[in-house]
Amino acid sequence: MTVCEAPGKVYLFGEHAVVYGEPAVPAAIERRATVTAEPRDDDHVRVEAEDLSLDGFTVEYSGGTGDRPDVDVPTPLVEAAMGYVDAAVEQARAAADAPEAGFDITVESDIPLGAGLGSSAAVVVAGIDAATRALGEPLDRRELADRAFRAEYDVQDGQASRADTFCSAMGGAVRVEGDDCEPIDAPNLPFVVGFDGGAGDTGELVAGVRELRAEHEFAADTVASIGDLVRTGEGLLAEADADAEPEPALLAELGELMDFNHGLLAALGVSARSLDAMVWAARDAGAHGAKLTGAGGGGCVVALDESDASETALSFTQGCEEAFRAELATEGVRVVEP
Ligand SMILES: Nc1ncnc2c1ncn2[C@@H]1O[C@H](COP(=O)(O)OP(=O)(O)OP(=O)(O)O)[C@@H](O)[C@H]1O
Ligand SMILES: C[C@@](O)(CCO)CC(=O)[O-]
Ligand SMILES: [Mg+2]
Repeated sequence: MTVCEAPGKVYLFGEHAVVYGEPAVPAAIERRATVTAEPRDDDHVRVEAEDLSLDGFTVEYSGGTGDRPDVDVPTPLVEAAMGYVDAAVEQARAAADAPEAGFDITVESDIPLGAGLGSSAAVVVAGIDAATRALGEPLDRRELADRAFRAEYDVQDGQASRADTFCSAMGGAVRVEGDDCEPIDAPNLPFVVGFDGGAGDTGELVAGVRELRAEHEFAADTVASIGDLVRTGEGLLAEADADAEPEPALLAELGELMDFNHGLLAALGVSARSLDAMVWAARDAGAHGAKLTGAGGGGCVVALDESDASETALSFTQGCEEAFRAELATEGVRVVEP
């Protein structure tokens, strides 16, 4: 039995625009998905995913095309739920050159689903790592990140960047621009997350931005402006002392860019009333800045605040179900049991 766990992430800035080749800076946070993989004697895959919104279910299937789990749930729901685990198993089989490998897989996660904290990337990264290790064919981190990207890319119909999966595999803060992925040195930023209890549909939201961008030059300019502010932000991070506590001036400047980034994302139609309310609650409480994180539509906001004020204000904000401090996960995917 092999157990691996991988972190979720918040976007300091750059989501959505990263899909069109602009740079983005996500940072891994200490909320993890844990995947257990046990090879089987046959080619079946049995998945136990208690945290899925379908009230938790256990299914067994042999994988491959056309085959679906024998459960009393509509097929699109099952596909939506199983897509990422399925894709991770396919990538692990391909990487280990074991197309018929079967597994018993268990997924546990403390990352809310579909809420912008990269639960899909964490499940895929931990899943491929656990399954390839279980087959005796461990991958190095970069190859794992690449395989995980391909899994997300397939499930999201070709609309995925490398950002979430690379960040989850490597940990810390990273910079992603197209195929160019690098860890970056960043000070330990005081992230506070507000979660509205809901979720957004990543595929649908990405498709919406794609359409707007194709239709209107000003929408394309908005995406390009996000790229500009990310370049400004990464310049600030590059000048900062990564080993010291972040200077108040740095937090103020990063916060201003986060506020701007939220405004541009809202212009692109991916915010929501609940996300805007949480962003304003954090700002009113004195956060340096606040924005939605991830695909949007519902889910989480991230604020920058070294005091407790934003977390407290968020926890009293109508529509905010949970507020918590998100510690930077300096370590990416890791083995819990080899
Ligand atoms: N605990 C889990 N068990 C099984 N599958 C999971 C689990 N957590 C996430 N997933 C898979 O990931 C999907 C959610 O991924 P999606 O990309 O929509 O949101 P996200 O990754 O949480 O947010 P974002 O991509 O905006 O950061 C779920 O529908 C499910 O397929
Ligand atoms: C919206 C998006 O930019 C981030 C989702 O966490 C999609 C992607 O990068 O694949
Ligand atoms: Mg995702």
